[in-house]
This record gives sequence, C-alpha cells and structure tokens, in this order.
Amino acid sequence: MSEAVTRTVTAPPGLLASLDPLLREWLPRQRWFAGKGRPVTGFTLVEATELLPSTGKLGLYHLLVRAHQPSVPSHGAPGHPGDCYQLLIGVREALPPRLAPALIGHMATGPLAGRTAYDALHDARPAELLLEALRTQARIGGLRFERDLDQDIRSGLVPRVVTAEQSNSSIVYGDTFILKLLRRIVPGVNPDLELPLALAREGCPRVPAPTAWMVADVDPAADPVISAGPADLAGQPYVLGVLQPFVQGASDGWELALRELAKGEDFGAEARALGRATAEVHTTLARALPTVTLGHMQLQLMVDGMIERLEAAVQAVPALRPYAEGLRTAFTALGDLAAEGRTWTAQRVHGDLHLGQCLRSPAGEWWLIDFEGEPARPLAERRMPQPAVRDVAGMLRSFDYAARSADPPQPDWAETCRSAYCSGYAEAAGLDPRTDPVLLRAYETDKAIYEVVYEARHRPDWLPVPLAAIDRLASTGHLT
Ligand SMILES: Nc1ncnc2c1ncn2[C@@H]1O[C@H](COP(=O)(O)OP(=O)(O)O)[C@@H](O)[C@H]1O
Ligand SMILES: O=P(O)(O)O[C@H]1O[C@H](CO)[C@@H](O[C@H]2O[C@H](CO)[C@@H](O)[C@H](O)[C@H]2O)[C@H](O)[C@H]1O
Repeated sequence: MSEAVTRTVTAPPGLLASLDPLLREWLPRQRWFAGKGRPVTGFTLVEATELLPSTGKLGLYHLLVRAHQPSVPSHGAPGHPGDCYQLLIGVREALPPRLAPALIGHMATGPLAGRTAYDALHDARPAELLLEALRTQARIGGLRFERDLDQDIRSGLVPRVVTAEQSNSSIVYGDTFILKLLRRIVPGVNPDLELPLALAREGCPRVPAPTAWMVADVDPAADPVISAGPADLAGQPYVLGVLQPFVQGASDGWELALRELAKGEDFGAEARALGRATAEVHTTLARALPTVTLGHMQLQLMVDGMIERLEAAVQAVPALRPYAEGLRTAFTALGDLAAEGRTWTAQRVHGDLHLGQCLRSPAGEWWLIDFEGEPARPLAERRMPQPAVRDVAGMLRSFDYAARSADPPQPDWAETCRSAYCSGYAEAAGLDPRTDPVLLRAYETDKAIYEVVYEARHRPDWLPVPLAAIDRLASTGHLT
C-alpha cells in the first residue's frame, strides 16, 4: 500500500445540471443502457469525482448517476430511484475529429458552459490514467483502485477501446490487459469479480485471474437505493471495473462457430473441449464456494420464478402468447419432480454462459469470461447457488443460435455440437447433463424466453432466432 496515491476531490457543483439535458438524449442511445425504449426524465448524482481538473485542456469526471424513468414499471414504484450508471465524462474546448463518435454534447449552462462533454473511455489519456491508478493502488475521492500484487502491471501500455457490442465497456492495454468497466452499477458483491477471484485462488486455468479492480465507496445518504433499502447494503462498495490478462490472439466461440458453419465444417471437437472447460469451472466453483441441496420448497420457488418470468415475457413480447401454455409445462414438470421428493445440488454458476463468453487461444485452450450473470436480474438472485445444468442449458441454446444464424439453418450441426458438448462435460464432471432431461428442458426454456425478451429489447432483427426455439420447445419439449 506504500505506493497508494490518495486525493480527495469532488466534481464541481452544478456539473450534473449542465450535463442533464445532454445525458437524457445520449444515455438511451448507448448499447449498454438497460432501460431501452423509455425516456429518461432526470438524474440523481450518487458519486462524482474529479480525475482531472477542468482548468486544463482536458477535464475528467467520474460519475455514478441514477437515471429516472418513471415509465419503467419498477421505476414507477413510489420512491424507486432508477438504475445507476457509471460514466467517465471528458470535457474539452472542442473535440478532435478522432473523438467525434464519443460526443455527448455541448454544455450550454453551469460551471463548464461552452465546453464539450464526451465519453472519455474513447480517449487515450483518461484510459491511461485508469491503468496508472490501478497500478499504483490510488484512492481518488470515493474511488478505490486495488490490485493483486503477485501480478505485474507494466506502466505505459497503449490503450484502445473495444468497439464490439457489449453490455459494458472495455479497454485493451497493449494486448496485455483488458479493463472491463461495468456500466450499470449495483451495490454489493459483484460476481464478475467474486467468481474469477475464487477460481484464481483455486488455480483454475480456464478463467483469466483478476489483476486489479476498481470500486467506489459511496456515502449511503447519497444513494436513495441504500438510504431506503436493506441495511446490509450500506457500506458495501460498488464494483466498477475489473482488469484481467488479455488472452492474445483469441477468437470467441461465437465467431469460431459461425466460421466453421460457413465452411460447412464440424465443430464437434471444439464443443467437446468446451464441455470439458465448463465442467472444470463448475467443479472448481463447487470446491471454492458453498453448495446447497435444493429440496421441494426451494425448487418450487425456482419454478415459480420461471413461471413469473414467462408471464412477464408474454406481456413484454406478445409474439410469445401462443406458446405460453406449452412453455409452462416445462416448468410444471420440474415442480412435479420436486413434489415427488427429488432433490438437486446447487452451486455458484456462470449464469449467462454462451459461445460469446468463451475464448479460444491460438494454442487451442478455452477460457470462460464474463461471470456477471444475466445483467437484468437482481444481484442477490445472480449470486444464489443454482444447479450447474443452468450453464449447460445456456451453451446448448448457443449452439442452436449459431446454427439458426446460418443460411440455410443447420439443425444437424447444432445437434452434433450439443451432444459433443454434453459428452465433454460428462468426461470432466463425471455426470452427463442429459441424465436430467426435465431440469435441462426447464432451463433451456427459461433461457429461450430470456433471449426473446433480450432480442426484442436490444436486437429486434434477431427475434426469429429464439422464437424458432420457443416454437419447438413449446410443442415438443425438445429443442431439435
Ligand atoms: N481476458 C480477455 N482476453 C481477450 N479478450 C477478452 C477478454 N475478456 C473479454 N474479452 C473480449 O471482450 C468482449 C467483452 O467482454 P465481456 O466480459 O463479455 O463484456 P460484457 O459484459 O460487456 O459483454 C468479449 O466478447 C471478448 O471478445
Ligand atoms: O454477452 P452479454 O453478457 O452481453 O450477454 C447478452 O448478450 C448476448 C448477445 O450479445 C446474448 O446472447 C444471445 O446471443 C448470442 C449470439 O450473439 C448467442 O450465442 C447466445 O446463445 C444468446 O443467448 C445474451 O443472452 C445476453 O445476456
């Protein structure tokens, strides 16, 4: 800790007021904005830290803001303060052309009137500043930068922002590290840091070990979610970002699968290796963190949750309505098994496993990333032990997604992958997920419903992909 740099700084009063009209327009256009399709009517400032003073050529502010959206059902509830977003706001006299895509807008009023605000993640200097803060374990205002001292962080690595479609935002440093900055921030232990740290402690080679991380200590009185919420949240840090080694030259499983499909090539061997990698991660998580036995009551709660999500999805996406009854049987069948006395082991899982979360290094090793879980679900739910089959179902859905995205669709390709994946999983875990078909079907159905809602919200052109699966799952109970 001797190297730690501590500075106490807050952003100028009135900054949020000047940004308010710009952010109302800019925020909803961002890929990572969770409240799509509904206007933002204002903001609450949860945290503001000046990283570079605006007196210089470049001002830099770290903000946590809650976006008010009264038309979002939960946000309409009395006192609901809206989702909290992490913003890194750069302020310049004028934007150089290379930063034009990062423009937020020109501030007309307030302490920085006449200046231009932009998303500073796209700019090298702010990105360098974050890495340096992590390297030196800085404390700046309410921001705390922590690191694993056993891993070396070289200074001066050149940053570049990742332009891929993401739920968060990432910066790659010299092909050595990748910093993921979470966008929607939830107070409490974040599985995207918690699980990779636990896996690293156990020496699991399938997951990049966190090198450094960034958290905010927020004044409970500044965040309406804490001041009005459960007492155990007060004092919990807000996890803002995680730095981890960059797997150089890696392709993600989704790209690879599409490439093989386009060439008409078999993906069975890779699917099998992926099954083994998933099982290795599951086995390690079960060793590192508590497991529980789910009895009738817990299972019934889980089934109720699935049915509630189905009902909410039918409301949100009317195209689901004709399938609702068929889909429901997947969940009631699971409830029936539980009522007969079946029990299941539950453990910590990835929670949103799909081909895009798997990276293959040029040496052919598979890595799993992004342990955040499904971002839209409450943190407490994402951190609950669950049957490991949940992740298996996510991957099985992903093979179907890839096969459906091919022109023409390739159902046999998906079937080969699905089977190879389960065999690989069984080899490493000693348990074949296909021996539990009712649970697997319930989870595949739950995931396909989630995907329908996700696509309707984020990528409406993709909606036919999960809807095709819904059609089969509702009528036959099988995906293929
Ligand atoms: N350790 C890593 N090495 C190489 N690339 C990575 C690594 N972690 C993430 N990526 C790349 O960044 C993308 C986004 O990362 P991810 O954790 O999935 O973020 P998000 O939650 O925003 O989707 C991944 O699809 C992958 O291409
Ligand atoms: O990677 P994220 O954590 O952002 O996950 C979200 O976005 C995914 C899409 O980018 C989405 O995954 C769905 O589409 C994939 C193809 O693009 C497919 O491989 C997955 O099987 C399918 O679920 C994911 O559901 C969502 O949470």
